[in-house]
Amino acid sequence: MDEKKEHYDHRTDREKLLNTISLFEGLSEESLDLISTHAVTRTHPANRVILLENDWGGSVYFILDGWVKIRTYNIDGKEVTLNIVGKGEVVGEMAALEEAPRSTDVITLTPTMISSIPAQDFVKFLMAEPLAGIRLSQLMAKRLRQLNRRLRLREADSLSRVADTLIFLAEGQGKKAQKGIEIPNLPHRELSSISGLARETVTRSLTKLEKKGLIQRTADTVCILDLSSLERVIT
Ligand SMILES: Nc1ncnc2c1ncn2[C@@H]1O[C@@H]2COP(=O)(O)O[C@H]2[C@H]1O
Repeated sequence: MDEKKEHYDHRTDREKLLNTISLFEGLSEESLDLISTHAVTRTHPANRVILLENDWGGSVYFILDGWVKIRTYNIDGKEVTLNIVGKGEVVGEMAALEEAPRSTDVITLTPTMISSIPAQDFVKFLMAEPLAGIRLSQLMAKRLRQLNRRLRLREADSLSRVADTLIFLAEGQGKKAQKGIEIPNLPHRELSSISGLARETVTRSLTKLEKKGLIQRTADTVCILDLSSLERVIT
């Protein structure tokens, strides 16, 4: 995607929404019409704040392409990356469902194409489509499972924690593939923030994982060669 490009597409591509966002798979034409007529698509450059913690949010967002980070700050004002999510994911659903302010910041890490719809239309859509409600619950359950896993791994060795970070980046793509999963080669400071390890430790662990033949790096991507072997690294 063009880094400098940022625009509104007003007419959201219904097919793109349907093919990318698993929440919408197999739903009625009526519901898809509701979503696509209310959706606005926008392409953002990297490092753009999409949602701001504590703001009152009026929309729900669907990531059609690219990656965003979910960020908050700890008590000392230090940035904490809670998660990194990509294509196919939904953000901004928490404020819509709870009728509460945004729980975290959401910032683009790469050029990112995002569709948004007003929160009230999203809630209407969920009331009409129980299947979409179940899928959204599954997405939120996955996020809770990831956080539980990270809590469990808080005291684990650095290799386990870096492996876990790569695994949930793969999960953040919404794909279920086992082999050859490509995730972006994010700056090591982002991986350091999300894994809670020093940047040098992240760099050393990635080199070890590559030497073990579990990942392969290029300038832009990290390819997870075999997800189950990477899972076995976690002790
Ligand atoms: N741990 C997490 N993993 C993935 N996404 C999250 C996480 N915490 C918050 N979010 C998303 O970030 C959004 C911030 O705005 P909301 O609270 O409306 O909705 C939130 C979720 O969509």
